[in-house]
Amino acid sequence: MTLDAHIFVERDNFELDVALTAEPGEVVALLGPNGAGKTTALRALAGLVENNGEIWIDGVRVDREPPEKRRIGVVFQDYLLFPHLSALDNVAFGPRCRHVPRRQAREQAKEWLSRVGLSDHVRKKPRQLSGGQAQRVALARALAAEPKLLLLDEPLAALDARTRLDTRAQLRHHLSAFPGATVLVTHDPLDALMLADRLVIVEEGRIVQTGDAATITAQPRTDYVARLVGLNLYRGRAQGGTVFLADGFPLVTAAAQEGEAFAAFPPSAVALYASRPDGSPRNTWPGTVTSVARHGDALRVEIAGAIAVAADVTPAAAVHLGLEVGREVWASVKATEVRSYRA
Ligand SMILES: Nc1ncnc2c1ncn2[C@@H]1O[C@H](COP(=O)(O)OP(=O)(O)OP(=O)(O)O)[C@@H](O)[C@H]1O
Repeated sequence: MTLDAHIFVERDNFELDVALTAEPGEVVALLGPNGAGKTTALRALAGLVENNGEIWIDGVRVDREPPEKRRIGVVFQDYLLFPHLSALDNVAFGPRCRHVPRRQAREQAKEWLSRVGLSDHVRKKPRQLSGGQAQRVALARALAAEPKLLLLDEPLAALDARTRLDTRAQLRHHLSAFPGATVLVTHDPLDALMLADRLVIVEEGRIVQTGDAATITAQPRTDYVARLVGLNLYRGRAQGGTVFLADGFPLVTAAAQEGEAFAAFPPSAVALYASRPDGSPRNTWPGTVTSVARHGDALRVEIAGAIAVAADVTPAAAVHLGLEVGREVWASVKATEVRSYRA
């Protein structure tokens, strides 16, 4: 139940080139902006898109096999349930494909529907089910085929916020009981953080970062990831306790570093002043407010200047400073708030 794949897909204006692995029981989330190639990667694994790479499952090369022979379970947004079949027959379809006799397949389907909490709905047709229930039938159908690899494409995207919360928790439970490898695609960082053991960030057809949630949120390596986890991120050359950004701007950091490095700090670490602040803060620069937007209980202020930065301030502070687009301010960040790590 180990996946080892090189996915290489070429299109007119797009090239996807990623290496993906997943261990037995591991849940890997592909996360990335629109058009990054996440769905294409999943479809290539499933055999629905031509792949010029190689896909190995448990040491066996499967990319020359037709999709139904790959022992891959899929829950795709558009991979709908059969509308004319009951929930039971939809789920029994999986074992039937493996030539399990009809009666036994239906027994297994019943068991799977009970595991996903749908014992009372076995006779219903898909149109009689809610979105969350249909999603669970689709999951039961995929798992009932006893796949080695499970692929989920935006498994929660079609659900409303409340159903999404419940279904996410249930899905997490089912995934942890699944002995095979799982690859899921999502836009939603929360889904990725809650469901996956490891995140693979894809941008423009390439993997830009991979790791567990803690590592990625602590040390983002691209602007997309930094925005995702809500950090200001810069890249430069470190000399001791200072990271010199591309234009020479010196950012004084908490710890010493040498060579190419990232420097990161949260918007909440940025203080704003109407005029140049006196005294201690080591990193201080002037800038112009380019946007002010609500962000939870705070206001997120974007500032252009020697370095572009996002700052979170309280509504009271915003009023006090008269923050509005075009306003000149001074930003400052204590060195102790600036983390640096190797690029
Ligand atoms: N059937 C297709 N034919 C041609 N190009 C396609 C096709 N499907 C997707 N693309 C293009 O391939 C690229 C990757 O698309 P893909 O759907 O894999 O991205 P994604 O990361 O899943 O994006 P999203 O999050 O928006 O679903 C995009 O540039 C897209 O426009």
